[in-house]
Amino acid sequence: MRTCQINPSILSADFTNLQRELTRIHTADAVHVDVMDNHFVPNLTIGLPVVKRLAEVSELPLDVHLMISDVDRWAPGYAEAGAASVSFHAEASAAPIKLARDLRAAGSRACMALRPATPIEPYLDMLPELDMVLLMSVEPGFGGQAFLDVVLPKIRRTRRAIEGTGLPIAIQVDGGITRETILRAAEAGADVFVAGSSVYGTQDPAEAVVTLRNLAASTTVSV
Ligand SMILES: O=C(CO)[C@H](O)[C@H](O)COP(=O)(O)O
Ligand SMILES: [Fe+2]
Repeated sequence: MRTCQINPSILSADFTNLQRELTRIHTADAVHVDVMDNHFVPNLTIGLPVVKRLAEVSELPLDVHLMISDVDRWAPGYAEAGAASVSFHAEASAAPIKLARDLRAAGSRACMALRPATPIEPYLDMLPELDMVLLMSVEPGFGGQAFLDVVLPKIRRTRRAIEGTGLPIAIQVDGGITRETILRAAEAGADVFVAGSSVYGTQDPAEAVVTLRNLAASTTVSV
């Protein structure tokens, strides 16, 4: 069995009681926190003050996904706030290599995110600066969208490139992950899965996490 991780997104949780919502996903590997600025994406969620408090009260590591403009300026603050990993969008960064180094220096894992239509190839040389690559499988901005199968070849190309480096760089897939789509994403080489609606939209989110992780772990990667 492969080792796979499930990071539920609190975008689909009850925002009036996030501390309680964290306890409902106690089986998860980390909690995925979507930060949106109504500029990089057409939606607005939470920012640094809320993430700081989440880091203080959460027993799960924080996996912060920044969907914000001017990310070179703001991202290191999330690492300093205690996020275990911070994902910045390549499309929003003027200096992604420097930003990845800044995030590691601030104590978090460095992760670069790509919109569905953004190719990985221009960024292959900087893979050694990264701990994880986040490949969006929906247009960023909203939960509850359908998984875009068009990203599967990009997941495979990224997995092949990572294998070429010999480094333990993870591939995270975010958007539209369900019991069906997680199999395709896992077979293509992803090993960290964000799931919002398919976890929090169920009666037992902790059980949904276990089911998704077992499904992903049962696959064999075919790149
Ligand atoms: O980054 C995101 C949206 O921009 C979310 O993490 C993602 O959409 C998760 O929600 P769902 O599993 O419902 O698709
Ligand atoms: Fe996300």
